[in-house]
Amino acid sequence: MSQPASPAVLTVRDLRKSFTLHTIDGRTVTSLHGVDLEVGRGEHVALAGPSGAGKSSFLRCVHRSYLPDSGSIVLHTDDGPVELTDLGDREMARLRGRELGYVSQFLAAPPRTAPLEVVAAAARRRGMTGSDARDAAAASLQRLALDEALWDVDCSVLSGGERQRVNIAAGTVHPPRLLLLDEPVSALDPANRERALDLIDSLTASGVAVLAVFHDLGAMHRLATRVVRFADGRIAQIGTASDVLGVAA
Ligand SMILES: Nc1ncnc2c1ncn2[C@@H]1O[C@H](COP(=O)(O)OP(=O)(O)OP(=O)(O)O)[C@@H](O)[C@H]1O
Repeated sequence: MSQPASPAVLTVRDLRKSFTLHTIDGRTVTSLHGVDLEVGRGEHVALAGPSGAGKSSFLRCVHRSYLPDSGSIVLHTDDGPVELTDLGDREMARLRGRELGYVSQFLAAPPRTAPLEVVAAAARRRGMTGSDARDAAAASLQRLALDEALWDVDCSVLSGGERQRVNIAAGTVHPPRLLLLDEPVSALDPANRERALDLIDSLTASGVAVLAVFHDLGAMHRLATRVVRFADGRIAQIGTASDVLGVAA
């Protein structure tokens, strides 16, 4: 259970990350103390553990929004393995657009951009063109039940739950090889949460590798093929959802 059963999409070795707090006498906080993890094709690996355990730091290092101190992060692409820690910023941005979906709790849309355009732009970064990208974006927003009347309004007028659905649509349109999820459904009502979890589940079934943080135990029980429990910046346990989280209520 500590290794994926399918070919690796992501291999992380001895990942270390610390922060220097310049405003507090240069104190150092270490969030990852040498983490090893492999995620396979069609696997949904859920990261569990208490607040401050290092889950988001791990996701952000894989996305390279945090630069790790040391260690190796390899994405296995069709063109062979790519060491993400060695990539220049431009190559990383290109690879991120094509191969990595990242959905956080918050939508980061450029000013005066509409939902359909945000999602179509994500589809274009993944290689779709013209009307195909727009059609895929429309299908994604429809699947997440975002009211069509909102597709061309400025994202800044959307509610928290509407923004999260745009974010999920952008992260999953023309699905990437690896999908990183950091609390993606925290603002959704039950019906929309179900739709989003169904979508994520269907992506795993189609071969997308998913690495996710959900504080919601129900989502982990439903979606995770493996659960990795972090504690104090280290992996403390790896197993099925029932092994690691206990039996679902
Ligand atoms: N940008 C940052 N600057 C300084 N310290 C940080 C930063 N990001 C994370 N940390 C610290 O690293 C440690 C791990 O944080 P991280 O956000 O990875 O935990 P987490 O398990 O995702 O927690 P939560 O469940 O509350 O989101 C914490 O002590 C946190 O304060």
